Amino acid sequence: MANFSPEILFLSFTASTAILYMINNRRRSRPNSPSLPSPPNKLPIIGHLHLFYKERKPHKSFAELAEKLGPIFYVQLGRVPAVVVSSNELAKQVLKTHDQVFASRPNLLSAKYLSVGPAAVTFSPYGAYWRQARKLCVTELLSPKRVNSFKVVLDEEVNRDLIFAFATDFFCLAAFGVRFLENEEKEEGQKSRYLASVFVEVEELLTGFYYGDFFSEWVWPGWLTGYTPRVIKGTRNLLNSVEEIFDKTSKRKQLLDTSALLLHGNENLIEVLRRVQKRDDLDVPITDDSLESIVSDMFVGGVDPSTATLEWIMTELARHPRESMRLHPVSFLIPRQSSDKCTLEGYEIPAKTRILINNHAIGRDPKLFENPHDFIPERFQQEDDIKDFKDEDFRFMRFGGGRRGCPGYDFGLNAVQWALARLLNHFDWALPRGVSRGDVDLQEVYGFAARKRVPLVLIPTVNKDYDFNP
Ligand code: HEM
Repeated sequence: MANFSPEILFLSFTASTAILYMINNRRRSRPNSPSLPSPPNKLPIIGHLHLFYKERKPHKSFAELAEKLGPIFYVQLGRVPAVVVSSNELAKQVLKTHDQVFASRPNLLSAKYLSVGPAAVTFSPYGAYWRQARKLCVTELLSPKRVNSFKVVLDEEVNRDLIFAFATDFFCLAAFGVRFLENEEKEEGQKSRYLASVFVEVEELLTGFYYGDFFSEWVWPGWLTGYTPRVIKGTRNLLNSVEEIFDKTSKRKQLLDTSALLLHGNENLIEVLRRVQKRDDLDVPITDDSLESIVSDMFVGGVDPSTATLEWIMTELARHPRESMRLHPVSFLIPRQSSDKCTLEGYEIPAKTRILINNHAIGRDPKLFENPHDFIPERFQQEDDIKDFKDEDFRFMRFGGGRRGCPGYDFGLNAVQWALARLLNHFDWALPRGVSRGDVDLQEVYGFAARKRVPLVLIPTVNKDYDFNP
């Protein structure tokens, strides 16, 4: 018998019982706009899910649909009404003109489990709690002053050949003042491999493209398809790693002789949060649980996209010089949710509609980028706003945009640039014997931070001209 996944069985089950539910289907969630384009073949209960689910590359399926339906269309994803926008003008309307209305995130089951207490920043609904947590990130944790102090740490981190281990270690040292993978050589990379697998799992679960998330008001689909147990296990593994960081940082004070602490003697991220927690002018108190949630948010939000970006850059370098962040944005579909009704391009979008900005399609739009797949670095020489990361036209949204745009872009860019400089300076890189440039796989796994489907394998040789002990 063919080997059907629980999700496919669930799809068949829901489709075959659809007629019963059709009677109850009051189309209450469809935007009240009769002319909003929408693909045909909408089924009861699952809506358009069957069009996107098999391939699990919604950004590509949506890009194909946009060619037929135009830059704004409606899809019903299970119980979730969603509007996909695929042009920079519409992205600007969502992220700038109506930024406040679209400032919430979809309510994901995975995000609920990921947060120890209230959701931290990334998945928090727009409101007083998010405002305070975000302000904390911007002013205390990721301020330019702090980012500059990380450069000292970055100078220390050399001679590591695993991209993930390198970036994770750097991030933990910079943010928490401790090395997460300090015994990595002794343990032969076991821990970084384990952590990478935890991240890959959590990333996948946070995409919002699983059954549990399309029927979140019903508990049983999540359990029936195995999604909820997967979320619980994945987030438990992640939170165990976060606990480990807490343990290590509490011992940090006893490690006063480590060079990291001497060089980076100021407060680490957890110490900053503990200090702020005691302030009496906070709009919303920071409980121990919310503090832990913010730390895990910074851990996932920081390590994940930085390592994914680094791996894509190394991949494109291994093939031949190419652009990376435009062609491989970590967020293919920037997710938002409307808190009120609003009009986009003449169409009325009701409150509680999921908005997906197709960053993948916009970054490859030939109307915005001539020969979008070609490596033409000169294109950026003429484009001051893109070069300066202002991107007033919303064409190049590698850090998202608007009030929910990435608060860690400075940190992230610095981390990636410095890590890349070291990796390229200290080592010469080659493809494994028998593998040619054209063989390097470019497929991605759709995730919270889109990673390569097949991990990159390169052979480093120490650059003899580099003086490790100047
Ligand atoms: C190269 C590295 C990075 C990339 C490409 C990246 C990309 C992104 C993107 C695309 C978003 C969604 C923005 C939106 O919805 O408009 C985001 C959000 C976020 N990022 Fe980053 N990021 C990076 C590094 C970091 C770092 C280092 C941190 C923190 C240490 C961080 C923390 C966050 C947080 C907290 C959010 C959620 C903001 C909110 O919802 O208010 N990111 N990032």
